[in-house]
Amino acid sequence: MSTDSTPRVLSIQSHVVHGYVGNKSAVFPLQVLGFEVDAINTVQFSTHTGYKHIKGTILKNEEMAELIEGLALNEVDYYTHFLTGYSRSPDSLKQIASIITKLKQKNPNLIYVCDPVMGDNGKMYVPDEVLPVYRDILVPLADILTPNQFEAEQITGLTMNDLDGALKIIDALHNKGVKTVVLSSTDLGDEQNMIGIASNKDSCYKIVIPKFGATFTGTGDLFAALFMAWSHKTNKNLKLTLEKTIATLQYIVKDTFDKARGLLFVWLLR
Ligand SMILES: Nc1ncnc2c1ncn2[C@@H]1O[C@H](COP(=O)(O)OP(=O)(O)O)[C@@H](O)[C@H]1O
Ligand SMILES: Cc1ncc(COP(=O)(O)O)c(CN)c1O
Repeated sequence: MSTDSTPRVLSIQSHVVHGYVGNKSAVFPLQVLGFEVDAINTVQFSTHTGYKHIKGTILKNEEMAELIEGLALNEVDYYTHFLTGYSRSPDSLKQIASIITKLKQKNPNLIYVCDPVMGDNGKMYVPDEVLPVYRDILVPLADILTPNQFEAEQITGLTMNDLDGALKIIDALHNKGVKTVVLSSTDLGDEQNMIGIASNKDSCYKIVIPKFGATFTGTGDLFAALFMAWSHKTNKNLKLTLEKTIATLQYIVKDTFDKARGLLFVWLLR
């Protein structure tokens, strides 16, 4: 068992060769913020699934079991945090539930951060069969849940047309047993802004996020990782955690946006 105070996370998410989603989005920022990160890749794809050609491999349940067994046999499976994201298979999500049980035996105070990665803007980008596994098995185990609007609506079966609707969805997720619910982005703002909301049993905060005129992939994965890290670093101060998470994200998103604009400008000059 570890005795130092370094936060240690097991992160089970996707890996892509090109670009930044899943573990490629989460691991480095977590390391910069002081976490020791162990990563298991649910898939290894060339690119994220928004590309025309999806090539690569999906981790099989036996392979995941073997990796977990190796960690246990070598007694390096003490974690303060457990973070899960993109996974395509309902079976592997069920397996994640049993991994939580094992990790909690090693550390009963383990914090489980569940990013129920399923889709965005009205569309699923994983098979529909993962929804009931999140809804009925993983969500009730989550200490922190970080859905976007679409995912929160799918899990609860409710629609979010206004702030009141968002609060009803948040309550429904708390009623499933989730301690902290964070809506990473909602359409409740206007043309210029999106709205994020974080809630625990004591308080609920809303944050206005200025929108850049582009679509980003991997920001949801980054959001979940940053929220977990800032929650730890601020001693679970919900307001500060939300502010710090968005400030860090805005810095990265703005930089990416400016670079893309810069590239377009250079291209136009040629
Ligand atoms: N177009 C955008 N402009 C500014 N920030 C964005 C934009 N898209 C995403 N973000 C940032 O990324 C965070 C997560 O985005 P979200 O769309 O919820 O993730 P995903 O849908 O990929 O799960 C938002 O809270 C916001 O801070
Ligand atoms: C392989 C993979 N991993 C993760 C994601 C999740 O990305 P986001 O953070 O934008 O939700 C995607 C999005 N299609 C993906 O294709």
